[in-house]
Amino acid sequence: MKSLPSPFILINSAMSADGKLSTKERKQVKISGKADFDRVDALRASSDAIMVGIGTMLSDNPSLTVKSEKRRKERTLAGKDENPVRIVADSQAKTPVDADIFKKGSGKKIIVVSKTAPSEKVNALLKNPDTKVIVADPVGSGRVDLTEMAKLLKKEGIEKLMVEGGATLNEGLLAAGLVDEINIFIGNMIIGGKNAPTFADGSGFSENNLLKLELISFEKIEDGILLKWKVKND
Ligand SMILES: NC(=O)c1ccc[n+]([C@@H]2O[C@H](COP(=O)([O-])OP(=O)(O)OC[C@H]3O[C@@H](n4cnc5c(N)ncnc54)[C@H](O)[C@@H]3O)[C@@H](O)[C@H]2O)c1
Ligand SMILES: Nc1nc(=O)c(N)c(NC[C@H](O)[C@H](O)[C@H](O)COP(=O)(O)O)[nH]1
Repeated sequence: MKSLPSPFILINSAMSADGKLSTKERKQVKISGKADFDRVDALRASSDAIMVGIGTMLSDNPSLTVKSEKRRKERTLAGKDENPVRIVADSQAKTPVDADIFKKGSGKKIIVVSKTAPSEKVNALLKNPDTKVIVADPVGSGRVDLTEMAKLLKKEGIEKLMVEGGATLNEGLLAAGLVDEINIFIGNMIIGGKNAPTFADGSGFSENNLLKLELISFEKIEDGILLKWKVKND
């Protein structure tokens, strides 16, 4: 069973037919087409928060906003902020103070750091409006403890958390038994390269404790396929 308390956590990723999230230079590539990006936008709009790891923040500088004006309006009509809370798992507070999450769209931002994050970097981030820094590192390991983070995010009122990568954060959350559902769009290209990030990097699972999934659905979208999986955390 998944350890509680935690939000419902869904990882959404797009990967090439050979399982890569981006190129060996860690350059973002459009794997999804228009229809899949629109599905992702709807998923963002239905979530309380969207999270990326610092690797993705530094390589892609994502804005993590809801793109459709109609969906933003629907959120505000329901009494929510236009955008879900935008969260970065960032052990050493390396998120640039002028990152697009601070410049584009309104709504709250949370940077999750470890106890050893440099205080001058933390203070600089806190100068951005609507920004909170949360320390999730109970034993002072210098790395965000993802289970503690989930607990603290639940306390912040986040019930549904959508994670948009990258490879290291995906694996960390899966290994901690925190992920409830995975949505993977497989696009019609090969990226290749042994150093190109895959859906789950990190240290990986061993033969006798592979993480098992249950297929919820499959759907052809444009020239790719969307797979929805439930994670069996028991
Ligand atoms: N195709 C897609 O759907 C998609 C989505 C997101 C990112 N990407 C790609 O993924 C790549 C980035 O992936 P990545 O693996 O370099 O970075 P990442 O985004 O997974 O961030 C990894 C970092 O998160 C931080 N983190 C903090 N605590 C952690 C913990 N306990 N466990 C794991 N991580 C923790 C660490 O500092 C770690 O280095 C980029 O190339 C990006 O373009 C692709
Ligand atoms: N669904 C999806 N399909 C892709 O083909 C692709 N490359 C990503 N990549 C995810 C990554 O985190 C991106 O950086 C954010 O999707 C950018 O988000 P913004 O548009 O800036 O809000 N995601």
